[in-house]
Amino acid sequence: MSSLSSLAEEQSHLSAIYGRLDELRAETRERLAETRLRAGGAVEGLFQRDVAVHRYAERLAQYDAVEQGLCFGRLDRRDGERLHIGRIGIHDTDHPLLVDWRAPAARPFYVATAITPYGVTLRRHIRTRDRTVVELDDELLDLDAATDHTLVGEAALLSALTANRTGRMRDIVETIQAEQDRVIRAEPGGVLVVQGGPGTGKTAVALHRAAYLLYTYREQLSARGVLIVGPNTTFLRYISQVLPSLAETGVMLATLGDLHPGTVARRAEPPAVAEIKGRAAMVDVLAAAVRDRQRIPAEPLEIEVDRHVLRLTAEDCEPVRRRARAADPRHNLARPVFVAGLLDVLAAQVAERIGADPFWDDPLGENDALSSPNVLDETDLADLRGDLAANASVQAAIDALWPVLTPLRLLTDLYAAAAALDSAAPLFSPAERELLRRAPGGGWSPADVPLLDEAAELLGEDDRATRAAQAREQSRRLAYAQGVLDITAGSKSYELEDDDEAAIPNIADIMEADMLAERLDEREFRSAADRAAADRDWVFGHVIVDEAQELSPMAWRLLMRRCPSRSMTVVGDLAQTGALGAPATWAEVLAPYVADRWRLAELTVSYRTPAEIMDYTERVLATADPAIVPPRPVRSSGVDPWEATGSLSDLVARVSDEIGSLGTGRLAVIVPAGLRTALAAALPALTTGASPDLEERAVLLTVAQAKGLEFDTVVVVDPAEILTGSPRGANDLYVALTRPTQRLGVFTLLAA
Ligand SMILES: Nc1ncnc2c1ncn2[C@@H]1O[C@H](COP(=O)(O)OP(=O)(O)OP(=O)(O)O)[C@@H](O)[C@H]1O
Repeated sequence: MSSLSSLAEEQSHLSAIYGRLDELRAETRERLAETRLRAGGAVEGLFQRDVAVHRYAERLAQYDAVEQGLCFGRLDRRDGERLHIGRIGIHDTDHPLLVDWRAPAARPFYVATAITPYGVTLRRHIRTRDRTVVELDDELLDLDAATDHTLVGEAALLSALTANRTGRMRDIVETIQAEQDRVIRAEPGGVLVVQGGPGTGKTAVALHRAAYLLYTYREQLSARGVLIVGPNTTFLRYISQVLPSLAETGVMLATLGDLHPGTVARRAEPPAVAEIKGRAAMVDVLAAAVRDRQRIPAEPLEIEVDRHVLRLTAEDCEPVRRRARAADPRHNLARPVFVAGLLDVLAAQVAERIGADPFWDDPLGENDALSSPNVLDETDLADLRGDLAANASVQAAIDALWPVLTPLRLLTDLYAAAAALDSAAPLFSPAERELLRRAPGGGWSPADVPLLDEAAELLGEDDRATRAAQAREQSRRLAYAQGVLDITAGSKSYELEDDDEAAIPNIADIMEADMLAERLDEREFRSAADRAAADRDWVFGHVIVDEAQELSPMAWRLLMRRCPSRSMTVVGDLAQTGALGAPATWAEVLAPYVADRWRLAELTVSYRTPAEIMDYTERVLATADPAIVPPRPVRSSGVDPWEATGSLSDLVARVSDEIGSLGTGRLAVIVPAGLRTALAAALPALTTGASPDLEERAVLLTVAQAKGLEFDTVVVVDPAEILTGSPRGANDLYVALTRPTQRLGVFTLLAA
């Protein structure tokens, strides 16, 4: 119970914090308006103005983002100091009003116990609504009051866990638990695997870790950005509010299908096809497909040039191809070597015809020793090669033997022809090769993306023209920057009177021309995340992979290329994978990239699912797969799951009863993939589709779509079909049964 005096005391402090937030907002808004109005005659002025405008606008957005629940805790220290903990740090003129939850000083709020109090005597959870304190929850951290409770801020936690769902994940910054805090604040170096059962907070922890890393290692990470990979767009939308509510924007959220810039991978395909595409053996298949495009003519290839026929034989081409392959393993980068070699061969044939010296070995001729078999010199030959290179028939012949390839073209051609697949994938069975076959067009699937990326590596890009253009652009920018510095050498600095940023000095004081040129390059002020999204070669500062158990070996190769530093957080649950060919252990996944140099953290408590549902799940799965051991639930709801069997109309009635008693919460009906269309017709009140809007009250999902999500009430249809419908049916059923936060119903449909 919160005493009135404590409430009043906290209210007064809270009002002071919000008062300061309002001041900061007003100051920032004013400066933003002022800066926007600044004419900035010289280019330097414009540049500085743009930088300042961007920074102020970003800060304003951050202040708005933390308006709700700004302050949520207090720590009283043994030394008499009192700290308030909140979403961001806020200072008064001389002392901190609010400490950022990520600061080291805030850590005891999440991990202090009576036994290890970290110098703290009292931890207070402060519940607020808008700007009013509504409830306090105190924990005395002294040994006399010690209980065996391991939960931190139990009342606040339980209230968060039983609140109705909204279709959007919320942050857990007010109630992070100690085992989660350890993961969130772990060092960023190396690969950290976070393994935990359903509802243990893996996704929540992954998102808070991103916010923590960006706060603590901002220098290193803001330039390169943090990538979070999730399983599908519905899931990304579900988690999309969490980081903005923590005032963090430097993170790129993406599915695997988004990671090949320029390619939209939304095509659906059967799991068996995706499984083949995900195999590590596809590396060899693609390499073979590339080599198959470096051809030698089986019969002499005739090329008509100026009404004369030139001939390319296998013997001519073989050494040229060998030299090109040795020059560069990447197809497009080796091509110039192949082209040059072929032009030599053809030029020699032309020279033979037009330049032969009829007298060179005439025994009666003079100066035989100085004569040569051909009267053409090196310059003539170079001209000849130039003419041949410009000739359309020669170009067509070169393209037939060694075409310029893009990843899209390579893959399209490979899938399109049975012969191409037979040759490139001899170790796959005919049935497997047939599964890969498809006609050109129709778009790309997520499983194609790692293959396109791999192909891009194998092909390389002959970017000499682009690089020359870039060099020209860079010198133009340098000249421009030098001009800026010359103009401003005499101009004086002006101050922005920003408390934490002092003044922006005269640009010439702090920058060389090349540095300024680089900055000007980023005039759009795109964040690292935005720039990364457009660049296939982008290397991230840290990569977080959620639902990592679903990724194929080919997908891992792609992600590792995006993160050569191997600063990664890998989050998942091997027991929840529905993917065919999924790994049995994390060691199996990671060994090719980091051997055994990775760390494991385990989350053991389920926050989502109440004890009644966990017990039911354990009983159902005990026979199907005894290896699955659900995590320990943190609470019970007093409501047992229900089971029913009946007709389609019985199911419709049951679902509408559940919707009726839902209140403001959310409901999902989870069905075997084969039943979705039929049930969508029978249950028109439910939202469904490839990427359904989870903010709707009731949705219809397949198990694959439900992965990572949660709802107040869940009705699972035809569990037996889910169990037997796929090789990993037990895992699928485990996922389905562990989605609810309150109520579970399990309905078996009788055949019509
Ligand atoms: N410390 C916490 N305080 C409040 N809520 C929490 C806490 N930890 C987890 N939760 C809540 O528990 C639910 C499950 O969390 P989350 O989705 O991150 O689990 P998960 O391990 O990723 O589950 P799954 O394996 O099923 O995807 C979410 O609603 C999350 O907000």
